[in-house]
Amino acid sequence: MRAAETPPTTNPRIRVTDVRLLSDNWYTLHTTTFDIQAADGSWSSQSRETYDRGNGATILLYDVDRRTVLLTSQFRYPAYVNGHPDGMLLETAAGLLDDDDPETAIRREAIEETGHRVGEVTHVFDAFMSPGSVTERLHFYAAPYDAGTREHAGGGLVDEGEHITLVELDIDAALDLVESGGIIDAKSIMLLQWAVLRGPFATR
Ligand SMILES: Nc1nc2c(ncn2[C@@H]2O[C@H](COP(=O)(O)OP(=O)(O)O[C@H]3O[C@H](CO)[C@@H](O)[C@H](O)[C@@H]3O)[C@@H](O)[C@H]2O)c(=O)[nH]1
Ligand SMILES: [Mg+2]
Repeated sequence: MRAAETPPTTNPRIRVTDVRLLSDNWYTLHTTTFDIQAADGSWSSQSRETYDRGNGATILLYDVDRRTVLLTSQFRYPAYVNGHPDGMLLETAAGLLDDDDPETAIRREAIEETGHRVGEVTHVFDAFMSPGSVTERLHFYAAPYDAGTREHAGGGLVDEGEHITLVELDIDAALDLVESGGIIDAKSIMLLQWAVLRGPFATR
């Protein structure tokens, strides 16, 4: 069951009065009406649309010795329709959890999308990526990769329409791309910045 269908009751200042399904195609879109109590004690009513595609996980693959990271490139229509010149986004490997726990899911996505069977993974943090409208909680991971973890060429599930190519970048080149707009995907920017601030490329 999707999160939007079962409104929580833990916040006494929120009283859900109506949940309506607007779309149930690939994922679901609901509109929810709720009463909300302001700091001065007064109540008002709000309606908010909620897009629910489940939760996801993403992973930064890094090689400290070679100072590289392994990213994916794939076509993202929502970015294309909103001004990205060709919609081909450089991203850390990622996928929806489906019915798996986050670590199982990210190991599955790493092998499907990059061809690398990762060993120990580091859980970095979790984040709501678009909390005004999208329910998704994204779980962030990092793991080393090298020739020894490579099992196949990667590329995603072609049966499901995934056409993923791999892009290996020097970590400094990747950070330059963040500044120039060549990397414009939030989860990837967050993991690359973590990698140099607190992660495998931090100088501490
Ligand atoms: N037919 C159809 N297929 C869809 C639709 N939406 C998604 N799919 C398919 O569903 C699969 C989703 O692939 P994943 O690898 O599990 O997810 P993702 O698209 O990479 O999403 C990841 O990145 C997103 C963007 O950063 C994240 O939002 C998401 O949580 C996840 O981490 C892909 O095969 C994709 O083609 C749709 O509307 N129609
Ligand atoms: Mg994916």
